[in-house]
Amino acid sequence: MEARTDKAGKTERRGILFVLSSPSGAGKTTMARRLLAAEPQMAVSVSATTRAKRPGEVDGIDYHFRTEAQFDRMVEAGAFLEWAHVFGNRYGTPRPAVEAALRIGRDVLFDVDWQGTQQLAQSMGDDVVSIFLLPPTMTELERRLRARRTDSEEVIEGRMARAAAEISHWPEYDYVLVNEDMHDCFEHIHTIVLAERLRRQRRGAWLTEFTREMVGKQG
Ligand SMILES: Nc1nc2c(ncn2[C@@H]2O[C@H](COP(=O)(O)OP(=O)(O)O)[C@@H](O)[C@H]2O)c(=O)[nH]1
Ligand SMILES: Nc1ncnc2c1ncn2[C@@H]1O[C@H](COP(=O)(O)OP(=O)(O)O)[C@@H](O)[C@H]1O
Repeated sequence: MEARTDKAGKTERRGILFVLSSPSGAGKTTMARRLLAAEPQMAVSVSATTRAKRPGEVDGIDYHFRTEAQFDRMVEAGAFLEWAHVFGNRYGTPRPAVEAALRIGRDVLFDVDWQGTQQLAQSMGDDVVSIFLLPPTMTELERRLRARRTDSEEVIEGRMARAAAEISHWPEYDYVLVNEDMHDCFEHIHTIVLAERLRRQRRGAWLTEFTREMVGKQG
């Protein structure tokens, strides 16, 4: 994949790490799919997990499904950019794929929880842009979990029981959106992505050269 470059062929800016978090059922997966359709250059971080594969999930696409022992070895080898316990299982972001994408100026999308977001922000600083999605109401969150038809009653109750704790982390995020209307929410996410890419701080080296050359050619 080609890096985004300026006219001289230099990488215009570093890749950005866009993080989407929400309580389960608020619409993360839906928004991530739309964003990737609109921004095909964006890479996705495929996490490793010790949780069991659900029907329909594909190893290497939805997650890298690993045993506890395999996960332990990855932790020991420093193979994760971040990892955390979530709902009794472990989840981690493999380091090499993310570093390879960022090196060539490619943006990467992450679906990680609040713990992963904190760890990424600590290690990657201003290169991380975090977005938290809220449902319009708890009743609507439950309706969406049921409408998705992927979980048993017990699992839905578990997700609803954890939702309040997850929502309590909203102040830790750069952007907080209420996903009421799907189209509006996507437009807001896309606007954030486009604007963050244009921030002066991300394009400093290129702009310095560009303006220097422009002024140098004056007269
Ligand atoms: N910290 C961290 N959290 C992750 C990672 N991958 C997934 N998660 C989070 O783990 C939680 C459970 O994910 P999953 O088992 O797919 O269930 P669902 O997303 O609720 O349907 C979600 O909040 C994800 O955002 C990761 O690599 N690191
Ligand atoms: N704005 C919205 N209005 C109505 N339904 C939505 C909206 N956003 C997502 N959904 C639906 O809610 C369900 C849960 O969304 P999903 O993207 O799977 O959530 P998450 O990945 O956060 O668990 C899906 O059936 C999805 O189609």
